[in-house]
Amino acid sequence: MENENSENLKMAFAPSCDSQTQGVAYLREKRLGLNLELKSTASTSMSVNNATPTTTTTVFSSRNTSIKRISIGFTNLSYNSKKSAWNKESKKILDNLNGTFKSGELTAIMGPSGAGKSTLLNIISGYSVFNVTGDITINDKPRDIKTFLPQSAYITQDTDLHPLLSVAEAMNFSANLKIGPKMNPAQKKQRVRDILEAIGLYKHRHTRSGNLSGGQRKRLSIALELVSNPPVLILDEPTSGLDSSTSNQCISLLKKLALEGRTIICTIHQPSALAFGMFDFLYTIAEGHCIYSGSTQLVVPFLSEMGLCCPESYNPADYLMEIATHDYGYQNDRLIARMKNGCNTSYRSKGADDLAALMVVEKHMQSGLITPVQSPKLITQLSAEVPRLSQIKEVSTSTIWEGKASGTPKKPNLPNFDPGHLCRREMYASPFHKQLGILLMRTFLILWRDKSLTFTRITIHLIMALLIGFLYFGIGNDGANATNNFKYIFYIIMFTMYTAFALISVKLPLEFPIISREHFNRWYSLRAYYIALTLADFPIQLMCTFFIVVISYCLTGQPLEISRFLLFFLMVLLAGLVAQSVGLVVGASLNVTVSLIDITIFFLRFEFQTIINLINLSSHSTVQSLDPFSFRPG
Ligand SMILES: Nc1ncnc2c1ncn2[C@@H]1O[C@H](COP(=O)(O)OP(=O)(O)OP(=O)(O)O)[C@@H](O)[C@H]1O
Repeated sequence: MENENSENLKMAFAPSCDSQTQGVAYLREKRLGLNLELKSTASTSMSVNNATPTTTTTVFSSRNTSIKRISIGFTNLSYNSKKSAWNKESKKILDNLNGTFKSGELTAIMGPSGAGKSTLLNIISGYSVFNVTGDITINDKPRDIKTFLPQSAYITQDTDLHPLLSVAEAMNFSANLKIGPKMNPAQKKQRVRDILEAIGLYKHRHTRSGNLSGGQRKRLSIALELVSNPPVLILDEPTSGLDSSTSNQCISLLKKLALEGRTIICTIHQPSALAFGMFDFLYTIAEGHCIYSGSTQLVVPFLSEMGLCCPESYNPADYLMEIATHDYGYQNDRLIARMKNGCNTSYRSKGADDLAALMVVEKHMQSGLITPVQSPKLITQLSAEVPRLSQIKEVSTSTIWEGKASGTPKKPNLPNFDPGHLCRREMYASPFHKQLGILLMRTFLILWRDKSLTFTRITIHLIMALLIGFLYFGIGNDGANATNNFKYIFYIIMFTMYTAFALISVKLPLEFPIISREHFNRWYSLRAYYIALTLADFPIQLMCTFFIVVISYCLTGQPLEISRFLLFFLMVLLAGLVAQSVGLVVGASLNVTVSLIDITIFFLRFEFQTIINLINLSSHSTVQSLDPFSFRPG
């Protein structure tokens, strides 16, 4: 049996690789692929001997999907924030950081609050590009942001989702936008199903996002980005607000994704010892500097070397944070110097550590400490011919890479992944017209579900039509009321503009976190979003305009000529659409509070005049005499 296992391993490592780490990553990928053989009959053709080390069949979609290997490096990375436009004094938030986040590893970025973790993620993901100095590389070549962005997904701390869409609907919209025409609908459906099953949300697929628990929302926000199978996943505090069991589930999911060859980077606060052990690589920041960069397994030995002995009962992550926050005196300078601000790579995991980490995960899964989010267990359901992890460890990777295992090539040479042709993709997976169509459907669906807003909008227009109609009742054919006719038209236009403007400039800032996440992650262009939003709202705007114009036109006794009526209707409708566009600009540039204040000031004159007129509802002549803004020709 042992011979058989060695033989399996030899065969598994037969494809050439150029480093021990890659060999271990390959072993992990191989193992995951083997697990998939058990999960899906569709993948049974994948054999131990035929798999290639450059691509990996994924747990979510075992149907010929490959994951590209992307390692992200950064040297002398600094970030200065300007305090304000007036105050030119700047603050150094990151100071000459160095490091590499490798593919196939689950990386944790830790540090005290305000240390610069989110800032680092923003820079690495390409979200922040200004005031940044230093070099960022992708597979050792300078990062081209346009080619990098389609390969990565950035999941921010706020899990803003459309509350009215169900899990399945949100996933389908994401798949249609992010995958585009490369897959047919059946394949997309299958991929969505694979992901939802793997992430433990399949049985909640009909639940609306607004009704999901915090942990489920986090998982859904990850799943939404996974549909395009990005090789790089960057997450800002994926476990914040989750209980320890859900946090462990979330991290074990990320671990699985990393095992498939992805580069997973996340910031984390106070992980449990169990969760901490699942990370392959730890990058710790304090006051903008790197105080530790290396394997989670080597934190304690590193601290011991520095004369800081972690008590046995202590969680190393907590101990490191206490050191970073000076609980044991000011140690950061020593740690930074030892780590050479991230340049020191001697604490990076060796192959044996990787295997040890895998064994820890397997052990915890078997003992039930980690609940797999996917029903078939990751490690334990292996068939007889597949070597078990406990058997694999018997042949250490160093033995293999040093050529001590017979038949294993000594100087393996893995073809390097060239970022130049990795990402020669379009910025968006779907063409513009498809984006528009999908966004239109999504917006219609949301509007249909949120009927209260539409209903309120129509009701307000009806009430105003009646009020203005009765205020200027029957003045249409009265030559003495020319001024009041002018005012009537003015009020109708102003009211229509006001509602259109207010609605969009308040609604947009509320949706802004969702739009910016989706747009940044290359779901759609802003042009497509704007046109879809305007088109989806058009029928409602048309209906509101129709009601207010028809009712007030009849009540005020305007001439019943079709051309006059149509011209007036068109004028009001166009004024509403223009106001909507201005509202979009205001809403995109300001937050809800400022937008509301702006709207109020902008339309104050109109509101003031309306109140005066309503007080003097009984007499047209009195209205004119009280009105300080009234139009007096001649
Ligand atoms: N645009 C900015 N202008 C001024 N200061 C900024 C800016 N962005 C970040 N900072 C400051 O930089 C520091 C690091 O912020 P960052 O959000 O990266 O911290 P963090 O480590 O993620 O903290 P937390 O764990 O609390 O989220 C903080 O002191 C923050 O106030």
